[in-house]
Order: sequence, then structure tokens, then C-alpha cells
Amino acid sequence: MATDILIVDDEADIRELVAGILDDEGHGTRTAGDADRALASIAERRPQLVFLDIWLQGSRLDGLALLDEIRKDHPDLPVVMISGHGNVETAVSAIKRGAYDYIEKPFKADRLLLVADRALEAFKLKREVQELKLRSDRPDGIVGVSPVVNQLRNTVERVAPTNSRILITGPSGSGKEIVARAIHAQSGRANGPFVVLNAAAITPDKMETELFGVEADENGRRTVGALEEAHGGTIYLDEIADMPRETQARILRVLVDQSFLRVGGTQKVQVDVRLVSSTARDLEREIAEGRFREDLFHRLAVVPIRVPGLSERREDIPFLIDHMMRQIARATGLPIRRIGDDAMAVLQAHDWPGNLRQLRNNVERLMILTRGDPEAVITADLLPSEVGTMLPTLPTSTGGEHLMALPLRDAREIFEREYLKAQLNRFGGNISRTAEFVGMERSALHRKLKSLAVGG
Ligand SMILES: Nc1ncnc2c1ncn2[C@@H]1O[C@H](COP(=O)(O)OP(=O)(O)OP(=O)(O)O)[C@@H](O)[C@H]1O
Repeated sequence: MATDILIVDDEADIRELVAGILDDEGHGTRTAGDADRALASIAERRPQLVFLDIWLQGSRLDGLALLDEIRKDHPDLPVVMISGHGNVETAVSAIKRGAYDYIEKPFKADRLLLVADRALEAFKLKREVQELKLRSDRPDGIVGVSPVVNQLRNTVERVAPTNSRILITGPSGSGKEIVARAIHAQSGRANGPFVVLNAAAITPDKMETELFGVEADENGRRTVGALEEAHGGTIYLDEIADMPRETQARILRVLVDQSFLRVGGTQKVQVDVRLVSSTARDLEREIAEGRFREDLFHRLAVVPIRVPGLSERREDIPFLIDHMMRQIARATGLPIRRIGDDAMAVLQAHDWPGNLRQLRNNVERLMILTRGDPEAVITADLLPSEVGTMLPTLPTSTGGEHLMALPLRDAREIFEREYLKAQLNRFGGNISRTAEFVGMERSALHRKLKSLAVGG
């Protein structure tokens, strides 16, 4: 797509010069000689970048006032100020008011093109991020843009409106309950209850009363169980493999009969409930080893859905962190933090055995850690030691940067410098012995040390 750059300057020479340089590089340009013509041009079609003279003589608005005006309607549109020799200070104040950058007259063509490319790239990225956020930040709670998550979202959309029973599998903390809630929310039962029964958290002797309720306890009171409570909605049986075998048999009967007896009861309770269950275990193995009823498995898993572990969807980590931060900020009042590139690189490379739950705990911990400082950026050194232990790190601290945030060339240079410094130390600064040990020619090692500024 051709670019569209608007150049606003009262001096025709400058307008033509800037436009000419940009045109030669294949950019599309338009020009305006005063503020009103500039605003009319922008109204006609929003450009992707504006070069704006600070003085703008003979115009209703000067450059700074025009900048304010443009930003009112188009806060994301990058504006690069063109400043005269003497008014760099004004240019700096323009940046504080939201200009993207400035170029100082007289300028070189290279500098102009570089600034234009950077501003256009920033604009494009901003829009892409916004679009991705819109796509990833859907109320159904399934956050992310990775292919596996898009596929999961599609499956959920397809099966949610049906009444079929669904078995959700996936590692612990991967977000199975979020998926179950999304299914409920997108079904015809969305206005009905969503009841969770976590089999792993209930002792086997309590399981039946929790699920089916009690006809009359010792005080003659009737308790309603989860199945009855979920009438008209969805019941989510979490970690179904932890159900005792007797309960499994009773659930199977409920599924066949569409009704059940309360504990100690004689009258059948009829319910209309959709059953969504989940497990982090390998149910086929549980079946083979006799711990899970195969007939129940087939009844529960009419539609199987697999939720991927976080290590299968690392590209979602920035979106998940953003989403979780906003959730935590809303719930706790803690301010939202920016994650530095180095910390993000480490977070994305970590394996996350505890999946989304572990990620969320870490995000919350980081927000608490940086609570005192309103400007604090979360850097890699703030991450707990368990995150990133498998990643290469710097042998000594060299400016607080994390190797994972650097391109290979820079990371290699840091490594070489630290490595050779240590080897030189070890051999008392003796180049010949160091060269012999590291396997380099003496002269090559000399050159290397010089280029790395070691030992000089
Ligand atoms: N989309 C999300 N946004 C924010 N937090 C999330 C999201 N998905 C999951 N989490 C966090 O991860 C935790 C685990 O999610 P969930 O309970 O759905 O996983 P699970 O796979 O059902 O876990 P388990 O196997 O232990 O039952 C949640 O309590 C929540 O804190």
C-alpha cells in the first residue's frame, strides 16, 4: 500500500524539498502551506504521517497549535516537527505535547527518510497492536492470537450452542474452566446457572452429597446439590478422574435417566443440565488401569476439546499478561506496569509448567513488587529466580541487560568479552597461554581483545 505523508510548511521551497526526497523513495506525499489547508487535507483523508513546520508564518494557527488540533482528532497519527536552527527547544516542547520527533533545518535527506520510516513503522505497529488487542481481548475470556488458541476458539463457537456433553482435557492451570465458562456463555443456557464442582477438592465421602444433595439431614433440612442447582444451566465437573468409582456409576445413571435421587431420598429429581467435565489426567490410562469407567468416559466425551499448555502458545504471553494485568488492576487497584523487553523475552522463553495459573501468579507478584514506584518498568532482574533458570544469562552483570533481550551478535560480543576477560585473568594476563588454551592464534586473540576493548 502506498504511503500518504502530509507536509505542512509555509515555505514552498521546504515543502517541495521534503516532498521530493520522500517521493524519490516511493512515498506518496501531499503538501499544505497553512494550518487551515492542512486540516482540510487531513479531513479529506487521514494521512499516515505529518511533517509540520513549527513556525508556520502567516497561518491562523502556528505549528504547535496545529499539532494540538491534529492530536485532538487523531491521537495516534505521528507528527514530525520541522524546526529552524534556533528553535530546537520549541521542538522538544512539541514532543512533550505529543509530536513523534523533530528534524532540524537544514537537514540531510538520510535523516529525513530515517525519521519518516521510523514514524510510519511506529504508526503501523500501533494499529496492529490495537487490532490484535481487539481480537484477543474478547469477553469470552479465551485470550490470545496463536493458531492453537484460534482453533480452540472456533471449536468453542461451534459446539457451544449445541447441547452436547463436552470433555475438556489439558494440563493443570491451562484455563479449562475458562473454556467451560465460554461454552456456557455462548450457549442457549447463558442466562442459567454455571455451577462448578471440583472433584479434586472434595473428599470422596462428601462427593455424593455435594453432587446430589441430601433429602433430609440430621436437622431435617434438605440440601440442594450441584446438579439440582445447575438446573437450566451447565454443571462443570472439574477433574472428573478424581471421582470415586461409585460416584462415577451414579453419574452415569443420571446421564442415562436424566434424573437422580438425593442422598437418603426416594423421590426422583428431574433436571435439565448440560454437563461439561474436565481432566488434566490421561483418561485412557485411567481406564486401562481400572480407575475410570469406560462407559462413563464415552458418555462424557461426546465432544472432546483439548486446551493447549502455555508452552504451546508462547506468542500469546504478551496478550495474556496485558489481559491479566488489567484484571488484577481492576480487582486490586494496583497500577498497570510496563514489561521491559528483556523481561518479556524471559517470560516468553520460560516453560511455565503451571501454565496460565503460574503466569498469573507471577504477574500479580510483579505488580506488587513494583507497587511503590509509579514509573517502574518490570525488568528481567525482578523476575523470580525460578523463571528463566533454563536460559543463558550473563556471567557478570553488564548494565542489567538480560541476554535473552539481545540479538545474537550483541549477546555473543558480551559472552566473548566476559569469557576472554576471565581466561586472561586465569592466565595472569599472559596472551600466549590464553591463546593456546582458547584455541586461537596469538595475533588473532590480540585483535579480538582489541575489538572487544578488553585488557587495554
Ligand atoms: N483468560 C484468562 N485471563 C486471566 N486469567 C486466566 C485466564 N485463563 C486462566 N487464567 C488464570 O489461570 C487460572 C487457571 O485457570 P483455570 O482454572 O481455567 O485452569 P484449569 O485448566 O481449569 O486448571 P485446573 O486443571 O487446575 O482445574 C485461573 O484461576 C486464572 O487465574
